Amino acid sequence: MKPYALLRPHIVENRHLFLAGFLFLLMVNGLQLWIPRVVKHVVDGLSTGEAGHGDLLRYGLTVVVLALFIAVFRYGWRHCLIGTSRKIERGLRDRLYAHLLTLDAPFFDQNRTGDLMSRATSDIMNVRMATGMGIVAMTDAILLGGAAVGFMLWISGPLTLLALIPMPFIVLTTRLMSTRMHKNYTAVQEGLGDMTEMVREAFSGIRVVKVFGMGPLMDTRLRRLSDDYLARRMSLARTTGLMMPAMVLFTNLALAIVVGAGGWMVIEGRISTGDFVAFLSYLGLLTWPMMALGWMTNLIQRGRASLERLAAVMGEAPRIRDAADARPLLSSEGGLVLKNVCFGFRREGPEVLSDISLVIPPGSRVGITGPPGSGKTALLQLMARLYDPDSGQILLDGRDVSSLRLEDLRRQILFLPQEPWIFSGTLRDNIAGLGAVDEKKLGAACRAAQLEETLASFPMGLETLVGERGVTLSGGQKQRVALARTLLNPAPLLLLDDPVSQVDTVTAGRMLEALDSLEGNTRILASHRFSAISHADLIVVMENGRIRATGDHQRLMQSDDYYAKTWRIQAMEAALMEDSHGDF
Ligand SMILES: Nc1ncnc2c1ncn2[C@@H]1O[C@H](COP(=O)(O)OP(=O)(O)OP(=O)(O)O)[C@@H](O)[C@H]1O
Repeated sequence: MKPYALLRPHIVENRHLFLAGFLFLLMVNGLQLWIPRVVKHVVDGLSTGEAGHGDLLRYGLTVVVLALFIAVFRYGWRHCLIGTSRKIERGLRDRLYAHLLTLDAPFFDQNRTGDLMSRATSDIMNVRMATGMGIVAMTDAILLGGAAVGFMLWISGPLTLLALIPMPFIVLTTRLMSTRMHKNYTAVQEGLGDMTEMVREAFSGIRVVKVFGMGPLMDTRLRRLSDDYLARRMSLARTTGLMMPAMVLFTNLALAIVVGAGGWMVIEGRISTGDFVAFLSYLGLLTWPMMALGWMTNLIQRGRASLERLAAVMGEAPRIRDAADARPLLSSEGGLVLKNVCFGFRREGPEVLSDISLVIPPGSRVGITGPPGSGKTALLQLMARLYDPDSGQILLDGRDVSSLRLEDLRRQILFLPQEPWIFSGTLRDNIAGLGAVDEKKLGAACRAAQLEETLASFPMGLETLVGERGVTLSGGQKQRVALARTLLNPAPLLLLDDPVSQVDTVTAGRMLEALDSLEGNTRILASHRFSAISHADLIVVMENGRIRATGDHQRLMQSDDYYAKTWRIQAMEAALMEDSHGDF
């Protein structure tokens, strides 16, 4: 996407406000330039003795009226132009967020959340600054600055040339200082981010910190980050502290030149006293446009670079998307076939799944097991079409999943990830979503997910607020909340990634029974716990991204060493656990 194309709809949408703001700004500039002309007449009138009391009152009233209009129009341009830039900011943020939500798992694998956050915050802020204050600074630099110089030239060419000598220094200093200020400010923001992240990490892992006595280490780390943050803040303060004195120095230098040379010209009779005073007023008006000239180039450059970065993200298209001739899928029986599927997370990276072929009849119960890293999750993610295979085919009810409408496919397949995702809100919202829900069904789902006791132990029951990522819940409670969510909205094809890894064997048994009670769907469950998969119609044993063996429990006990050995170890562990429970 072209960077300016990204901005165009927002400019077009807010064009009236933008134009009104621009007109107000022009009027403020015009009126500001008028005041020195009034002052000139007063001073000339007074020096020649032509001005009477009535004239003074008239001139005074003119200045008051001009000042009033300037105040009103200044409010007008701020409201319209800065308001437009804020609207552009909001529009861009909404579009970016909506676009990011359309992107797929491969995109998020390759882009760090921190980078995306900085697109959504500092890049959008830079665009806002460029389209708001950048436009104001540009208009003032060109029009107000140009007109002020024009009036000065009208009074005296040579005096103007002399007065302009320090001006390039103002432009240059503002340019250098604003670049440095921006760098300092970014460093301050990063320092604050590092510090916040460190504190967040320490608090969210407070149990580990306490158990391993890591308090002093965390303290030292925070102290180091805090010192670093202070140093960055001081550096910013030094730069901003230098800016104003430098400006005052250069403007006073220009004033000294004009007082000397201009005063001499008045004595020589080359300009009138009124012209001299008006010239000084124009010189005063010129300081801001000169600063704006230096600032504007920075704002515009930064805004353009940020706009390019935003356009790059907005130009990203999801790789997992509907084919041009995608077909609808109104319902599914949940039968799945995988034909020679190969897959790697990265194109140049290692192959994670190799030559996987499987036939999963509709309504069957399938268990997937294998050592850690053998590819169980990757396989489920391909079945859910979170990724596409590099080669081979995945068919749902005989139709290639890549030929089906993604939105329809998502309704037919439910993937329950290993780490249940819990958002901050109530338990009800987490289980039932934010829409209306049938209370009976909700209660039944919570009962089946073995959540009843847990809910009864919370004074607010389903209305209990859970913290960010469900920090106030135990691992097992989170898994049961996720299961209740699944039971409330079952789909014809259920893909469950180790849904009972964090609960005891008895609770796991009940949770699996609840899943078994769901009729008419195909259930594929990956787990290290053999008791969770041993009753499956088909068990798939994975190893290094390949299918090592398939069959039911009886067959695998006879035919596969890994399966038989692991089963015996787990059965022994379970027996030992039962014995030790008996002792207590
Ligand atoms: N997003 C990713 N990007 C790159 N590599 C990945 C990604 N996710 C997993 N992998 C790699 O893919 C391989 C298979 O991982 P996968 O999560 O499928 O294993 P698993 O059998 O489910 O393991 P576990 O039992 O520990 O959950 C591993 O080598 C892992 O490091």
